[in-house]
Amino acid sequence: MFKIQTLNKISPKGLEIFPRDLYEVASEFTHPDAILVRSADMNQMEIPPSVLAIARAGAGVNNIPVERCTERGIVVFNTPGANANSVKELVIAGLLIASRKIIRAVEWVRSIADEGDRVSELVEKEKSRFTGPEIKGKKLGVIGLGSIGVMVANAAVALEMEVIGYDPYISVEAAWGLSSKVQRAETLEKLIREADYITLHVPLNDDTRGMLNYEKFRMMKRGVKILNFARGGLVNNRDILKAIEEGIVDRYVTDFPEADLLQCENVIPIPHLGASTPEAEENCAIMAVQQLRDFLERGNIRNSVNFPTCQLDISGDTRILIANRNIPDMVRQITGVLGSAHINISDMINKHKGNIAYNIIDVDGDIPSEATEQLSQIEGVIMVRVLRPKEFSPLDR
Ligand SMILES: NC(=O)C1=CN([C@@H]2O[C@H](COP(=O)(O)OP(=O)(O)OC[C@H]3O[C@@H](n4cnc5c(N)ncnc54)[C@H](O)[C@@H]3O)[C@@H](O)[C@H]2O)C=CC1
Ligand SMILES: O=C(O)CCC(=O)C(=O)O
Repeated sequence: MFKIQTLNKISPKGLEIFPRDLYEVASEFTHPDAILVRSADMNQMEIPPSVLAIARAGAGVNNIPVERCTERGIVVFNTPGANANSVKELVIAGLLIASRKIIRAVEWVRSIADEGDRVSELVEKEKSRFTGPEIKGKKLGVIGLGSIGVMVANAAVALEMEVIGYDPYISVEAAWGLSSKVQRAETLEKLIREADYITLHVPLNDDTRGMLNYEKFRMMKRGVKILNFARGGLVNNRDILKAIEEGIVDRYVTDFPEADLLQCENVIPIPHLGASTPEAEENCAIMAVQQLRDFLERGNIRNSVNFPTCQLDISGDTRILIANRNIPDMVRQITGVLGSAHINISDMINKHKGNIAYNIIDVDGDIPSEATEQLSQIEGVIMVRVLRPKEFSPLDR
């Protein structure tokens, strides 16, 4: 039985894909084989030695100590694109609430509930206090053109905004999906100087942390509105509060509220709702569970953030999975151990990503435990696992 530990509530539509005769799923296990997580912060967590994989039902992996996992041969998965539409829709709402003072207006109307027959009269008298501009014809700057950024950019084009995008690492697939009406910013500074609205859709990492700081706010148009549905750490809170005070930033809509932002009226805090739709929760859970099953039962890897994509149709009786440092002479040493043990390789694949390499080796017959031990002893080998895939169910079950 595989033991799957869940650190957050995961949609039952995903969990029901685990066959009950092969998997136990619970929030507490001493020796889990894999962990399923949404936003729970695992950075300070002691990850048990039994863990083979961590699946993030979502996009951002800054809550997972990815480097530490790689060193231990733990495969970390995410679910690219599975919640992108959900975030896109909330960003569109963010654009509108940043413009039209909708939230303040609603709060004000609630505050006059005791005015009885005067409510309609007061509404007409006071509504001009809540006038706000249309978004049509304004310029939206989209920083990061991945799954979410492309959808946001295209939706804004459909709403007749001018759109400028910045992503020096844009993938070919994302570029194909982007409306030809989206202008390309060669530099972040160009986007920042021109945009009336700026929306962030990049991962949080050492390169992007604090990417919107006072130096950048000083370059922006007066009255710019900032939307952050990516991660709190991308914006320097102290600097944006200063920029609001100085009238540079008119509104900051953030899905990542922190205490220091909450006293400021021009900050619109949302409690991390970007991916909180039943559709996104199901999509992410289903994708995460399918990827985990394919890995645990077959050793195949897709959508990993730290391991290469590596998949092989089953051809032998036994499947050996090996993660090793991406250094010379590893394949010779690995196949040498199997050759010395008179084990015939029926098929194999070796792929690498950065410093890590991953091998799927199908062999005829069984592999003696001494040979497995010898494989583990090769310098540079990080993880060895042996599977008998025919014992498992078809993955579409
Ligand atoms: N509010 C919420 O609930 C959610 C938030 N997110 C956040 O949004 C982020 C983006 O999500 P996806 O679009 O699905 O990811 P993605 O991986 O498809 O796109 C990220 C894009 O950012 C680009 N990028 C990376 N570094 C950059 C830089 N320095 N400057 C400009 N572009 C850069 C990449 O080239 C890529 O195209 C996630 O990492 C996550 O932090 C994602 C889903 C839900
Ligand atoms: O699971 C969630 O609600 C958060 C989603 C998210 O932030 C992400 O996918 O990066």
